[in-house]
Amino acid sequence: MTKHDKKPRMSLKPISVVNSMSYEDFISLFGNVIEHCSLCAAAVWRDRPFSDVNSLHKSFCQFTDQLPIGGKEGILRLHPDLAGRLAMSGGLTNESTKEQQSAGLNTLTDQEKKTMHHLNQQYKQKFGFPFVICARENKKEAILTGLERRLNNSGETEAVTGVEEVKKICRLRLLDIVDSSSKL
Ligand SMILES: NC(=O)N[C@H]1NC(=O)NC1=O
Repeated sequence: MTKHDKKPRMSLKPISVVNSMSYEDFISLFGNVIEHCSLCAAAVWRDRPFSDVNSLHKSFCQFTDQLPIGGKEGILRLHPDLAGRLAMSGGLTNESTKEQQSAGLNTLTDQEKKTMHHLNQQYKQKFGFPFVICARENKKEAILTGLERRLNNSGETEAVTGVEEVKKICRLRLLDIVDSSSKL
């Protein structure tokens, strides 16, 4: 392996730099902190200046929380299945790839793959959106039991629960971009 094979880690941005960004740059940097939903970053830009990464995260949360139930479901529909077809074919975003690997979803046994696929299908059939959970905060066993348990909930509970997980994913993605020690 040459030194060029390793992607250099992006340096963490101080909040002052984030606050001075044009909306184009802001969207390009934060456009995927909520998976495939650059609209969220485009909306949150108007809340500048942010006092720190927590206040930036709060703006993303406020945006998602005020969405009607159909909007919340829409956000969930932008998420890939866990250990689904996209993961198998290498078609996930870089962020999702890392997250799914951290939960051990790339090392499922054949039986676990079958169970995951079956439960994901049942979940989507019942609710009309995919099961979403913050993979970096869970291991594969907890994900499988969570999926089975959450299948018993109502659609409205799941839309809200799913968005709470999206907010956790968003926080960890923001912490990969913004220096959490920097304050305004
Ligand atoms: N379906 C689902 O939960 N997907 C996600 N979870 C996560 O942590 N990253 C994802 O892409």
